[in-house]
Amino acid sequence: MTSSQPKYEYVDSAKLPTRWGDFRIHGFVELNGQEHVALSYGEWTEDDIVPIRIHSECLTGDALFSTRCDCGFQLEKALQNIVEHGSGVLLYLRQEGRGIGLLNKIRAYHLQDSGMDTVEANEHLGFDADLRSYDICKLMLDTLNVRRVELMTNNPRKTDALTRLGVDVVARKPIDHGITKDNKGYLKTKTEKLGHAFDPHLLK
Ligand SMILES: Nc1nc2c(ncn2[C@@H]2O[C@H](COP(=O)(O)OP(=O)(O)OP(=O)(O)O)[C@@H](O)[C@H]2O)c(=O)[nH]1
Ligand SMILES: [Zn+2]
Repeated sequence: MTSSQPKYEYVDSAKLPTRWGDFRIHGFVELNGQEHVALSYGEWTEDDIVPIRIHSECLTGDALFSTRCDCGFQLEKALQNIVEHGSGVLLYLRQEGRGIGLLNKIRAYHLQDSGMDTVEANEHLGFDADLRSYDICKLMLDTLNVRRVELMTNNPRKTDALTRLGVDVVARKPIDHGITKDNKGYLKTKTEKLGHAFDPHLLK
C-alpha cells in the first residue's frame, strides 16, 4: 500500500426520516472494513457554523436503553438540538467501548461491577483508557461541506482532534443530559481521569 492511498472513503447517501425530523444518512468505510455513518439535517454554506455531534457507538446505551452511561440520552438530545436549530450533523463513529469493542466493554463492565472504575477496568484488560481516533471526521465533514462547527460534547479530546484536523471549532456546547443514579460514578471518573468538562454540581 502506498501512503497516498486514502484510508477512508465515502460510499453513498440516502433519506433517513427519524422521530425528530427528516435526516439524510451518509455511509463511509475505512480500509480495514470498519463502517461509519453521518446524519445530516437542513442546509448550509461553507461559511456557516454548523452544530455537530461526534457520537461514539454504544450499543448498550444507544440501542438497548442502558442507564449505565449517558450515551443514549446524549444521542437523542443531539438529534433534537439539530432539528431545533434547523440544521446540523451527527457523526456516528463505530468505536464501541471507546475503541475496545463490545465484548471487551462487557468484560470492563464486569470488572466495574466488582469495584473498578472505567479507566482501571480498561487498563486491567490491557487497553489504554481511550483508544478512539477521530481522523475520519475530516473526510466526513469535507464530504458534507462543513468547515466551521459548534461541537456538542464534554470531551476536550474531540475538540482538540478536530482542530488538529483543520476543522474550525468555533464553540463547544456542553451536553449534560442523562445523568442517572447508575452513571454518576462513571461520569465523575470521566471528569477526574479523562478530562471531561462536567459541571461538578450536576454530579453531586
Ligand atoms: N471501555 C469502556 N467504554 C465505555 C464504558 N462506558 C461507556 N463506554 C463507551 O464510551 C464511549 C462514549 O464515551 P464517553 O466517554 O461516554 O463520552 P465521550 O464520547 O468521550 O464524550 P461526550 O462527547 O461528552 O459524550 C462509547 O463508545 C461507549 O461504548 C466503559 O465503562 N468502558
Ligand atoms: Zn454508553
